[in-house]
Amino acid sequence: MSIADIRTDYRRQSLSEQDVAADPIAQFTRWFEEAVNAAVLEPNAMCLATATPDAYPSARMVLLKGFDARGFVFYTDYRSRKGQELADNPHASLCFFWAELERQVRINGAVQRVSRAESDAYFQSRPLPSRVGAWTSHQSMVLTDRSVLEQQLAANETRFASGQVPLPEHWGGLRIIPEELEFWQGRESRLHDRIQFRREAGAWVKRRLSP
Ligand SMILES: Cc1cc2nc3c(=O)[nH]c(=O)nc-3n(C[C@H](O)[C@H](O)[C@H](O)COP(=O)(O)O)c2cc1C
Repeated sequence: MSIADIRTDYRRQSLSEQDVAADPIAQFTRWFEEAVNAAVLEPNAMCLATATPDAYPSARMVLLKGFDARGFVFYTDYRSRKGQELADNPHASLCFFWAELERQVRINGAVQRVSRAESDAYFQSRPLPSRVGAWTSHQSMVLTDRSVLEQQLAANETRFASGQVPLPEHWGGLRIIPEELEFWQGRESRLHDRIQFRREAGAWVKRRLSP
């Protein structure tokens, strides 16, 4: 079969202006719960797009670890490529695809570091190997060989044998403060439903976009 012949017709549901909540965070909460209940694989996996100040983009998957009216939080190594790009150009785009529900959510906004207290609370909730891993990997740096990583891991396992692992200076959360959110529901004949929220003069304005 040719790639060009792979296509799915979306017919499960629809999304009207009346269906969506007045507040996009309430709407995201509703859809996220539905994704969890539908046993979507890694429902909190999202594609994060960043860009350099001269607009060269890059994208990768990260895991959503919390959201509320303030925004959408993920954790990473601040020294990584994404961390550097967000330090230099603090704007990002997130994209979720929940295939089982034929839904996509896009979120754009400015990015801020979360507080150290918030990062520490999350870091300390992680399993020990993940906490040790955050000290072991200098994310996005070139490695000459995997054995270098394994040697650093062995050294850190000894160093943190007590199980007490402090939050590394270089590691923590980033929050995307939404300015624009779009809820996409696949429909038949590619005539999908798209409801977009934009923050305008401090209020959320809702509108339908053409598929
Ligand atoms: C499903 C999935 C979830 C991931 N979650 C994270 C995450 O929460 N934080 C993170 O730093 N990297 C995560 N990664 C790894 C990133 O995709 C990426 O490889 C890494 O962060 C380095 O990206 P960068 O060089 O652009 O900074 C995840 C990868 C996958 C496939």
